[in-house]
Amino acid sequence: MPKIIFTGGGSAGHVTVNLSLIPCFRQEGWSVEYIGSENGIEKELITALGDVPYSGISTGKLRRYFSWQNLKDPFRAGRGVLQAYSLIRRSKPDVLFSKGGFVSVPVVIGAWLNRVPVVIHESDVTPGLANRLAIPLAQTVCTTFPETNSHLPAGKAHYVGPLVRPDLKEGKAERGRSFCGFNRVKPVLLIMGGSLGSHKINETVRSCLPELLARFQVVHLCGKGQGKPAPSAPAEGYRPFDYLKEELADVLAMTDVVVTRAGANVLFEMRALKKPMLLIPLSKEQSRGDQLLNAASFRASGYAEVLQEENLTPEALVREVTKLYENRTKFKLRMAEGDNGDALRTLVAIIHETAGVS
Ligand SMILES: CC(=O)N[C@H]1[C@@H](OP(=O)(O)OP(=O)(O)OC[C@H]2O[C@@H](n3ccc(=O)[nH]c3=O)[C@H](O)[C@@H]2O)O[C@H](CO)[C@@H](O)[C@@H]1O
Repeated sequence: MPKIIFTGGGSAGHVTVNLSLIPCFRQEGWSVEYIGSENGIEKELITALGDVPYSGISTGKLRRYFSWQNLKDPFRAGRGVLQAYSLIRRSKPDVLFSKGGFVSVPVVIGAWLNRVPVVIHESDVTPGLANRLAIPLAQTVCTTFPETNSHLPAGKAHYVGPLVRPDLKEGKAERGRSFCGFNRVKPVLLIMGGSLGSHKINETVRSCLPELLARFQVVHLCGKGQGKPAPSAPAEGYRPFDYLKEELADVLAMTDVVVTRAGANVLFEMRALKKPMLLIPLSKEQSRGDQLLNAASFRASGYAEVLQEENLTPEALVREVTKLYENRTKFKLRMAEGDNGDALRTLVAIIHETAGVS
């Protein structure tokens, strides 16, 4: 039986593609294992599948700011390499699939030391730091935006296009409404601060809630541990959550417009579902700037409007969301055009090819 190990984590964006691929390999009779961090979001998402053996390894974090923790991280990452090396040596997989995030670097090194071929997936316009470190050790790098290939070594890069979680297309608006207790009359606004949440977006939303609720029913995904209800009694037509799992598909089915960070997975999911988006990308100070590029690309294609975080005020949010709703048809028509294909089959074929398993 052929075997594949998946890795990737740190945020949901580094697990989503794996969650789509795992069932394909299981259906084809492959043995599937996962190596992630000891406590990251990937552990929760993968163990929830119930039937995928999960091994947690020690990881460092690629911080962009000073912290005393940074001094310990090389030791943690070194320990992670040794753990990944021995896990992979014992497991003898045919291929490693890496979705990036800080946990993936020791795992890719462990695979390379064991001479296991590596396929990397990059969701953003430019490769993240973890993937940049890992790419020299990989056979194949699969990309989501065509322009990414110019940042990668020729011969290794394959443009496969956006991969969208199949379960998101199965949602039912009626179920979403009964889950949230919403009516059919008022439009629905979904606000997502990225899989880990955004304090600034959450606070801005809370401070203009009455204005938003005058026009919309609002679902607010606040991020782990940040879903506290509005200060007074929960407002009618407002449903805050930390994070939604299987209910997200039904909530999206009833959603009219979306305010979101510009993480690559969410962008392509909203495009596939034709949801007009107002993007608030993470700024350069808070990240490596990948979301600014993702957002610019989507704005240029006519799929989204962008509100930069430095211009995010309660007034600007209400104004831009109202404008987005009024122009929703224009955005939906643009999203209905062009290549909206799903890369799942292409990606599976590339992994087979790299593994040498037909
Ligand atoms: C802070 C950070 O480093 N962000 C990066 C991270 O974003 P982040 O982890 O936020 O990832 P994305 O926005 O790409 O994907 C989030 C995933 O979580 C799902 N979801 C979200 C909320 C929820 O309640 N339920 C749920 O299921 C979404 O449907 C999506 O599939 O990875 C992306 C892909 O590499 C990058 O573009 C982002 O810059």
